[in-house]
Amino acid sequence: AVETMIVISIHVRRLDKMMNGSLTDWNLSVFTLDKMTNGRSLTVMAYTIFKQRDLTKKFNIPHATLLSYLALVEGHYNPMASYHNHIHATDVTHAVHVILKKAPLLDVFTDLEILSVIFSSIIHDVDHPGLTNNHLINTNSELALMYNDESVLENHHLAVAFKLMQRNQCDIFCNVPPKIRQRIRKMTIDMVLATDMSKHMSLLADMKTMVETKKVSGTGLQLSENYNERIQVLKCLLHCADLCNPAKHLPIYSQWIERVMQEFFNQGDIERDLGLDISPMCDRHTASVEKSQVGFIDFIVQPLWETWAELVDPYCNDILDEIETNRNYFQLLSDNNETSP
Ligand SMILES: COc1ccc(-c2ccn(C[C@@H](O)CN3CCOCC3)n2)cc1OC1CCCC1
Ligand SMILES: [Zn+2]
Repeated sequence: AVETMIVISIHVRRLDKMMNGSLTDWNLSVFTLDKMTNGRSLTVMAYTIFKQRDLTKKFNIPHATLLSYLALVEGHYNPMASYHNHIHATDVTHAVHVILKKAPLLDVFTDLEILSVIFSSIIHDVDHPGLTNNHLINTNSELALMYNDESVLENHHLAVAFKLMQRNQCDIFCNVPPKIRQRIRKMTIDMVLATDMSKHMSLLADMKTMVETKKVSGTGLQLSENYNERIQVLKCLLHCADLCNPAKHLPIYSQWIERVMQEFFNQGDIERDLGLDISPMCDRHTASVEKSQVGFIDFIVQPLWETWAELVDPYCNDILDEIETNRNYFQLLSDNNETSP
């Protein structure tokens, strides 16, 4: 463990120097970062963000404890999951960090809220099996049994993340007063549970309601002290970051598509072998990758980011433009696939 920490701190220093400017670059390639850091991109990204935001000092987090916990969590992401592995966690953590730096959000959230949403992004998919909640429920899996079919994966990620914190020298909140610890835990649970896609439509509806009331005030984002209002925006922030692939340059977005389709097709192969109905978009013999992405953007990703832009960040037109550009690219591909035999 000691040599891991030494190696990681070398990467961190290198990354910090090299990336300092571009760590806030939306289109940073986490794939390149992961190669550069020998598969330790999550530990290096997370540690660098904690340092840059002074979170270790603000919450009195011992550096060795932070490095041990981050390396432990990274090691508990499933390397066999082609999409939901530690690189996806690096990507979402990086996206949360960059979104939080946007002008309308500066000075909106407290240090505690910033710590909680960055911590949530680091752990939000830990030990993901590369299968969907529906699949786990339909196959009577241990996880579905454990969590009574309700937000099965999301509950599992949270339980694993907090369990790992009990390991020796891994309690990153060891110097945080109990009431504050409890608040971090509550916010983290609320945010990670809200990444469950089955909650997407109600999350979006609540966001639209906030947009209506906010329009009344007509200023930038003014959040009250009310916990439910504040956590609502943080839930949406993490959910946007979780669904940010179509908002990236095509070469990066395409790699995520390849990975998610590999994971979906693997699930479809299992379902076919079990004689179960094959989940939507999971049949490698019939799926249309391009058409599925157009649908994903039109029905999920674009409405979510458009609402985010209305509520929080009128300046995120560059993100909305990227989503539209990518959508039109895949629409074109899917039209061509139809015309040419
Ligand atoms: C680049 O393409 C995709 C990128 C991401 C996703 C996608 C789906 C659900 N999510 C979010 C969950 O992973 C939420 N997780 C669950 C486990 O618990 C934690 C929170 N993400 C789907 C993508 O494409 C699909 C295949 C064709 C159209 C749709
Ligand atoms: Zn995720």
